[in-house]
Amino acid sequence: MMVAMDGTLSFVKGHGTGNDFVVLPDPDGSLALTPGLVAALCDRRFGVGGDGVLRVVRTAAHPEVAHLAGEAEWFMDYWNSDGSLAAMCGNGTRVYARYLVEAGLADGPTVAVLTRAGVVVAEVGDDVAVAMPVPVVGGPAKADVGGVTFDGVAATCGNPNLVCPVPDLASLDLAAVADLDPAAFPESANVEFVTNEAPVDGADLHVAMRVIERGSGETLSCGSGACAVAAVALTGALGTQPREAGVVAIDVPGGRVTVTLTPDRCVLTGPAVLVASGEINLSRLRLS
Ligand SMILES: N[C@@H](CCC[C@H](N)C(=O)O)C(=O)O
Repeated sequence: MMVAMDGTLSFVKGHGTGNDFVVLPDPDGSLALTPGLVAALCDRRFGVGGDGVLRVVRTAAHPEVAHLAGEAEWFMDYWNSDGSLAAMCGNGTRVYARYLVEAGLADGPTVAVLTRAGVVVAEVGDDVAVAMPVPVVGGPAKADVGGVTFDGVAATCGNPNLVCPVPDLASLDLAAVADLDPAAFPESANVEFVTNEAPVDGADLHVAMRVIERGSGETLSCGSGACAVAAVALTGALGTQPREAGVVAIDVPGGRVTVTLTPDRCVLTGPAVLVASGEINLSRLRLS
């Protein structure tokens, strides 16, 4: 039982390049998590604050995925900060794997994590690298952000993304929600804005990105979005030579991640850090 008799709930706070999460250890699936509770926990002024919630639950203990218990012991029950569910969170899987190892729930360094987009396998070391779904690059599409239209290329990485090459990131106003064509994105999408950058050692391409995440607004990093960006960048969409495979260094506002992409493998690597732990007094959260 993760809610103690005194009405407190244990949590850990972690981030991957500033994409931050409230981690809720709930191995036996006893916590009644709701969209309202998630939004209250993620509230940066009245709650703990985060871009999303990672509930750490045994696959066998979660009715949605119990039939997949043979595939991975642990299920990452991921929620965006607005209380919506998402299939994939790349930085979330890296933080989740770090948590499993630090909490002694997995031996490491290799950790399998079930997500709503399937099982991913993480390698937990100084950084955490995770083999993500291989992105699938789609066709052209547009996003409207605060009255400005951006042209981009659709790409899925367990979740939908629109990758928009832009001349400059600093001048973008990303406070607004991205308005997308529902015919192209029936479940909406994360929208990445990307520029080509000067070469760096160890990478075939170096780009920078900002992102408006579906369900969370602008965040400091998005791992699945970074994989989508890498896949689109390697097609030559940023004016570079197209490549079938490559290492892409991606600067995000919260640091740098690296995506190593071949036609059948996509590995996202970067820091994943647990910064705090404590008890939440549930009765003091601002539930709407
Ligand atoms: N920050 C995540 C993506 C989280 C889910 C996304 N907002 C969605 O709704 O698809 C990442 O690191 O991949």
